[in-house]
Amino acid sequence: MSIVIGLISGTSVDGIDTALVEIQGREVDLQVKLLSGETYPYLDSLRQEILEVCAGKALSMAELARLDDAIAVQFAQAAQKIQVNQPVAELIGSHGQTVFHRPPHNGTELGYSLQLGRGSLIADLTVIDTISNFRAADIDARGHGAPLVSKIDACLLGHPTENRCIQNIGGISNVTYLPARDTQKGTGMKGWDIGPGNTLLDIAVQHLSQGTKNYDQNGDWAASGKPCQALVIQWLQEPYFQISPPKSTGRELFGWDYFQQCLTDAQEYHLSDADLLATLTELTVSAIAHSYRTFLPQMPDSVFLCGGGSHNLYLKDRLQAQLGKIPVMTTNEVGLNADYKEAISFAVLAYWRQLNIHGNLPEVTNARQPRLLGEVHLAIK
Ligand SMILES: Nc1ncnc2c1ncn2[C@@H]1O[C@H](COP(=O)(O)OP(=O)(O)OP(=O)(O)O)[C@@H](O)[C@H]1O
Ligand SMILES: CC(=O)N[C@H]1[C@@H]2OC[C@@H](O2)[C@@H](O)[C@@H]1O[C@H](C)C(=O)O
Repeated sequence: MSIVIGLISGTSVDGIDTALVEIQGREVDLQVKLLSGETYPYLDSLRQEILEVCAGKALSMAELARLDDAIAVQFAQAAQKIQVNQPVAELIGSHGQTVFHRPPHNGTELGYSLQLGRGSLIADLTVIDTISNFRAADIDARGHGAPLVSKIDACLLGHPTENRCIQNIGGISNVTYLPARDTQKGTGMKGWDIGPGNTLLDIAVQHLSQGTKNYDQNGDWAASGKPCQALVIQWLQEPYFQISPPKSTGRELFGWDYFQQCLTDAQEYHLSDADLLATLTELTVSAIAHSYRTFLPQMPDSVFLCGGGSHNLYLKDRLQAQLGKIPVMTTNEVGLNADYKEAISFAVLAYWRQLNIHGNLPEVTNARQPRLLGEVHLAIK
């Protein structure tokens, strides 16, 4: 049994999701118990700087190093805070902050994915061995380096007789498809990035509220509008939605420029702000439903949501409406905290690294081989 901290700030750049986890077992017998979970928001100035860099702002090498360390300091503080009045952790798994992601191209060009918040500084500040940079080894093996949570989903949430989709709605939405274990004998698993999640909705809310709101709480604003189906049909033509998995994406595609194009396309329909938000929410759920219908061997028996988007009640209702009789729940209902699942996953990936267990699933990332994920940074004790 190990006590491990998992840390991640995702593509929404809203804060550092932090999980203190008790872990035991290996793969099919893996067990995790969340002892404590918190999201520690970034300082506003740091968040702004990260968003600007994600949007393409140029930095000198010295500025890049300073930003890398500023993020690592916040991650280290998150790791320290989560241990207050809790058991002491022996290991940290830190995803860091993605600031750039370029998928591999045509099987020839290696992918490139950059996460800031260097593990060496987290180890030094916390005096806890830290594993970071998890995506690199999968990319070395010609994979996308994402999504990485799928193997943890398979170990923790697979079911003997039910085909399940584990649907994350983070900044970007991604799915793990888990065919029933008994009938599929462990084959047929899939996972990929579907497309826009909260990033697109958050950008829209910030724009429409003139910066007074960061997100659409519970989806209330969108719920007061009506989706424009003609625009949704037009937007679903986006080439990324037609590409067969394995595939990955990020803010580079579904970020600020994409939103500007949506605004331009919407002009001729004279939508209210609420209608525009409802339409972007409809695109988010339609991309999910379209992806299931197009790329899964069969529709799932049930869908379990996780990530911040699982709190968006309007989005959840619209997804339920699009999926008809397939029940849409959250992973809370099967014992895995929907808010901290990604942070828990990076704790597990660090734990697996120590046990020499491969962390990637080649059928999901398209890597040529399973790999040990993560760079080990030993603390000076
Ligand atoms: N009550 C709520 N109602 C609506 N949306 C919410 C609510 N709570 C959180 N969110 C949304 O969830 C987002 C954060 O989600 P999450 O933490 O899963 O993102 P992330 O960690 O960046 O994800 P990923 O790594 O998967 O891209 C917020 O930016 C917000 O848009
Ligand atoms: C490059 C990158 O940071 N990708 C994230 C992003 O956020 C959601 C989706 O896109 C997923 O592919 C991935 O994160 C999760 C934690 C993963 O690797 O499974």
